[in-house]
Amino acid sequence: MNTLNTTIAQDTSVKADTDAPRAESKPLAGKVEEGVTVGTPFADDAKFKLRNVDVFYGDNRAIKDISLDIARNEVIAFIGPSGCGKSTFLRCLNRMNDSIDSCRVTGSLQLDDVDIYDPKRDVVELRARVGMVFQKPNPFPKSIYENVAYGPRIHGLANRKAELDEIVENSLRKAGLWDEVKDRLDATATGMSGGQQQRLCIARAIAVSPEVVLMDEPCSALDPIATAKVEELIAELSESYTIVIVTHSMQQAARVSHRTAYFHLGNLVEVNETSKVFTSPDHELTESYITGRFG
Ligand SMILES: Nc1ncnc2c1ncn2[C@@H]1O[C@H](COP(=O)(O)OP(=O)(O)OP(=O)(O)O)[C@@H](O)[C@H]1O
Repeated sequence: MNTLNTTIAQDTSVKADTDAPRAESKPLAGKVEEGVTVGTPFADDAKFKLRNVDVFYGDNRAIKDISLDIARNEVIAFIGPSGCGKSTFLRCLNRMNDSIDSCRVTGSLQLDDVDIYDPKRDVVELRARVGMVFQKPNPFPKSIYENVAYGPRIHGLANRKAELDEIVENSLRKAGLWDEVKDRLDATATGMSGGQQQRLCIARAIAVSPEVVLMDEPCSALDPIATAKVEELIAELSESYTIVIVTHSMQQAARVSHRTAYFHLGNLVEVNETSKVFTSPDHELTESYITGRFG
């Protein structure tokens, strides 16, 4: 999606050429101040409006006064060193943290201007609108068909078998899997390859017609070919869905996202157009991370 010409570290353990010239010579922000994010954290057409969000696990403050908009139909990547809070923040978007007893979320989190954390909110409905794909493919130990049909069935999206069949086929097609599995829909999903399982999990997420898909390191368990297929899929899905992806791969963030958000020790340090983050970031810490000086 983005053609980049800076030196991005090949992976976070490999040091890159940090002497590469910067595209701009403007001084970089250097300090990290809680609640202060450089770049463009806000958007005109916000799907999510997140303001002054803190997340605690017991006494540990894992997210520190973060404010961010996520625009409709954008792909935004969350990057940053291990433990900086990417997954914690992602999981706030569909209340996946609710199941962790010690976890407490404060601040204002809105989806289409409605409070995500309103105690009266139906969390099952929220998670149908804001689907999730996890790091490790986690298909149910059932058939390929049943994996995709389960959600639409429990949400009452199909009245007849023919309607359900259509949803299953369309979801598998959108996930780029139909041709590979159409002749073995009754086969057990756990017998598929890892990459196929992950695309099945994506088909399962989109079968309930979500508006947003959250992806937490969706390719970390996949080989490069399966990763390329999932990345192609993200580009296709971005035409219809808002996608938030946590990734440790800067190349992946550069390939698939429109904006990139850089997290550091629970702070949201910088958000910018992805091409800018990887060519001329506004913050020193972002630059250090993308050039592989730490991470
Ligand atoms: N279930 C949990 N219980 C207690 N603390 C947690 C829990 N999950 C995360 N944390 C803590 O919250 C902080 C942020 O963790 P989180 O997993 O969100 O970071 P991350 O940036 O996604 O890391 P990684 O890239 O390693 O997955 C860390 O200090 C972590 O130890």
